[in-house]
Formats: sequence, C-alpha cells, structure tokens
Amino acid sequence: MPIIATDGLTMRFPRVTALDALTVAVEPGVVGLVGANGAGKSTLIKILLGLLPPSAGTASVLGLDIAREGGRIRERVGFMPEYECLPPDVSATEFVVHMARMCGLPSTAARERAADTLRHVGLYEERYRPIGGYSTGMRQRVKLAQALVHDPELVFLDEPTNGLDPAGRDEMLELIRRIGTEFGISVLVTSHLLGELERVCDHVVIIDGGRLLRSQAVEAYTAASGVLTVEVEEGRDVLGQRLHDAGVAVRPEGRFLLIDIAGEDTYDLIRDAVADLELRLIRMEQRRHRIEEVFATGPPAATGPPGAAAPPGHPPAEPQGVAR
Ligand SMILES: Nc1ncnc2c1ncn2[C@@H]1O[C@H](COP(=O)(O)OP(=O)(O)OP(=O)(O)O)[C@@H](O)[C@H]1O
Repeated sequence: MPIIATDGLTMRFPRVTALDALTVAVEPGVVGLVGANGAGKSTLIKILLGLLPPSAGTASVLGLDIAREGGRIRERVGFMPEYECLPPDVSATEFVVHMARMCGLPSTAARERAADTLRHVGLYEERYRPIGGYSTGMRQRVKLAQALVHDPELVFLDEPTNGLDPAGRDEMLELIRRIGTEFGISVLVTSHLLGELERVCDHVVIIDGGRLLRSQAVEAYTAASGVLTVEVEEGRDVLGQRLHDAGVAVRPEGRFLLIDIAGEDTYDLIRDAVADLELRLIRMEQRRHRIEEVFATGPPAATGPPGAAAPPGHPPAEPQGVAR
C-alpha cells in the first residue's frame, strides 16, 4: 500500500496556484520531496496532514483520507515544521515531554519516550538546558525529537537541513537515514537541494510550480550512463590523443577522460592504449548520472530513463565515489 497517494491535488491561493493537479503515489521508505522555494512542498505537507483543505483533488496518507480522517493521520504521522516554533525558556526535555502528553501519552511513558527520543537525536547530554541557548543544529534536533516522540509510522520533515553548516547537514542526513533503516519509520523529507537527498532517500519526487516533474527510485535517477570515466596517474592528454586517433570519442574533464562507450571494444582499446603508453590506470568505470542533472533538464513525464531526457551538453557529472 502506498504511504501517500494524491490524485489531481490542487491548491489555489488568491494569487498563486501552489499545487496544480498533482497525482503521485509513493511506497514506504525514505522519500525525498524536492523543489525550488515556492514549489509547493510545505503546502503539500499541510494538505497531507489534513490541516489545509485542497481546492480540488483527493489524497490519502497511510490509507487514510485527508478530507475525513485528518485526526487519525496526525495520530500516526509526525511533523517537523520548517519554521522556528520552539519556546526559548524551557528545556528540550520539558518541551518534548509536553508534546508527548499532547499526543495522549501518560506522564511516565511521555518522560521515558522523550528521554529515548532525545538520546536518538543526539541531545541527551544537553536535554535539561533551555532551548534558547541551543545552536541551530540543536534546535533542529529538538524539532525532530518532538516529531518522533509519539512513535509515528511516518514523519514529514520540512527542510530539516535548513540553516545547518556542512557538518550539521551531514549529521542530520545520517539521522534521517537511521530513522528509515533502524527505526523502520517511513520519512517524507523536503529539500531544495537534490544532491543531499540522493544520499539518504529510496525514492525522490520532484515538483516545480506545483506540478509533478518526476517520481522515481533513486537508482533510476542515477542509472549508469553510456560514458566511461578513465583516470591515469600521469599522461591524461597523451592517452586522450591516442584514443582520439583510434577513433574513440573522448573529452577531458578535470583529471579524467570521459569516453563514449561504443561497445565492448572500447574497454579493450583503452586497456591496450594504457599498456602501450606504459601508463598507470587508476580507474575505469561507467559514469553514473547525478540526480541534479535530471532536475536541470526537467522533463514533464514521470517515467523513462533519465539518460533519454538529458540534452546534449548537459553539465558533466563527477563519477560516483568522488567526494562531493
Ligand atoms: N497561505 C497562503 N496564502 C497565499 N499564498 C500561499 C500560502 N501558502 C503558500 N502560498 C504560496 O504558495 C506557493 C507555494 O508555497 P510553499 O510554501 O508550499 O512552497 P515550498 O516549496 O514549501 O517553498 P519554501 O521552501 O520556500 O517554503 C508560494 O508561491 C507561496 O507564496
């Protein structure tokens, strides 16, 4: 059963159509919802929580109808909002216990769950300090803890990496991955940065101007391309020239050569040229698409191999395994 399914979902505000006939369904797992600022991500979350009635269309969350069963959806779904919503003068423990009580947990269970959740998000040591003295990263973790405290089946995380420095971003992404894998909770996480979602999501939905651009498993976005990345210790240009003379389509990129695969022969030609020139081969691997390339090209359909959608001359990507 899909965790989220929408059909013709539309949200018209007086001046803007935030969602435009959005039809999409996603299965359990860690799902990324990507779009530029104003694409309609937060609006979609509010509608899915049953907090905002759509102008048209229908949707269900965990099989529950958003129009009739909003209360039951909110019992089973956690929500980490994008905006700052924390009281500065209470501790993380007090706040998260309070949120657990609001969800209906008895006092002792609320205290135990709050302590567990704060430990999971890495705030156990600081849990008695007032939130007002916390860093942005710590405040994001408090918001995450309150979303998890009632043991939901699914959490909506709205821009959880916003405002974080690179290290804080990595830690938050790792936490999100663990929510999906170790705790078995499905996640819908929004971001305007495609690259970071590639690392933690099973599936990515891309929207633009309230419309669906793509909805696919991450592997489908990052499918192997018809290009080889070749790196030699020294002699990149000599090798490039030799391959060019042999009729191979080759172009330099940074310290690599990118080579169009014309068949099995291409691999042999490269190996032979490297041996003849007495070079040291560091890598020869099929380049994979980066998920950003798909967003840059923006095809209207939700299916089909991403390679087919990429126009010639799209920005070349680094091979997988290279630090980003
Ligand atoms: N209550 C509202 N009244 C009028 N317009 C709204 C309202 N809420 C959102 N919008 C508009 O709807 C569009 C989508 O907004 P939304 O907040 O859903 O986008 P988003 O993808 O979450 O972007 P961001 O990351 O910047 O929040 C924007 O043009 C926004 O200005």
